[in-house]
Amino acid sequence: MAVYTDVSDEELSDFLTRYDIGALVSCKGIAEGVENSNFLLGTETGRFILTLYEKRVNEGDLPFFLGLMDHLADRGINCPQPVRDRDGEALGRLAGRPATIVSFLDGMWVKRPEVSHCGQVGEALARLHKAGEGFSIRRRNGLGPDGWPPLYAGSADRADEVLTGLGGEVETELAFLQSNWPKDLPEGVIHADLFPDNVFFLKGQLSGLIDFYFACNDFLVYDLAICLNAWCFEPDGAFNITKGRAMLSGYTSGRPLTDAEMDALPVLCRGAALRFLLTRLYDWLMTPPGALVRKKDPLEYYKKLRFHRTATTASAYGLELAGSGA
Ligand SMILES: Nc1ncnc2c1ncn2[C@@H]1O[C@H](COP(=O)(O)OP(=O)(O)O)[C@@H](O)[C@H]1O
Ligand SMILES: N[C@@H](CCOP(=O)(O)O)C(=O)O
Repeated sequence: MAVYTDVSDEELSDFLTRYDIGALVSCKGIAEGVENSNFLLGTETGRFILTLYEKRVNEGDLPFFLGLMDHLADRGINCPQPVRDRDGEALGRLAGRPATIVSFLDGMWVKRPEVSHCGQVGEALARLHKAGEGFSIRRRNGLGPDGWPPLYAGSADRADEVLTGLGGEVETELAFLQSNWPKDLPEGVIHADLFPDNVFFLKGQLSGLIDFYFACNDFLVYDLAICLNAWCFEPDGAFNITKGRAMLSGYTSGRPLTDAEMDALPVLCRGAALRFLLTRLYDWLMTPPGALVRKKDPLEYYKKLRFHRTATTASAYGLELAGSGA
């Protein structure tokens, strides 16, 4: 579960006196999530999410994340909005950690995404990319290709404990991606972790996006590659091309891809699979026993990576390429 930091009733009530959101009625730790401590707050005026940022979030990045949520909400994206205290500050301190209160979004995430969900996520991703235009703060992607070798170094010695030969496979893939990573694709603000647990639906309709704490500036189509990985594989590991087609057509209905973006899609999907394989591998090997984090299976992304290695063009993901008749 993701409540790493305990907050006493006194500390919390005291913290809330800085805001105009009414007195505290209830506070419940939220089990889901991995990175931060989250609490559902009930106050006299409604429901809110209190987040205490834990060690893996760099405090210097918080103005980017909080400013981005404001920027996107102002442009019609239904995402959490930071609540400001009476001094106009969105960022406070509670129980020794940086802390914010954000608006609560109604909706539920879907555990078994269907084709319609994938299509709607594609559309929402294109809307998000357009809404991110003009956001003035920049944040580089620390989990992009430059970040993968040092990340892998932290678990390289023990990778074969997870699967015999995994270390060699990762090294081969790192070398391939370093040589083949595209250059000069359209860039902008990407979510970078738009997995099913970060997308809410109400009565089958996409209702909101959360968890912007990996957002950064990168190739826009890399975000689409992350979503193809996260949404379009079946539990048995097979890529579902109908879901891929729905996601790609949802995305391109809002933001058409350039030829260079289409060409780059298979390599970007490989990179996205490796990125989640590496963070999961690190957590799998390094999280101490008894820690309150639910570790995610790195091999799920190894299997996805193997699929991407067989994809030679974007048609493998369901994209209709001019002249291919696909
Ligand atoms: N603004 C919000 N509205 C409603 N629920 C939220 C909101 N933010 C977070 N949650 C709940 O908290 C859980 C964890 O949030 P998340 O931001 O994914 O945490 P982490 O960054 O630690 O992974 C979500 O799965 C969701 O249930
Ligand atoms: N989506 C990542 C883990 C990050 O978890 P989140 O709860 O912050 O979305 C993965 O699946 O490896």
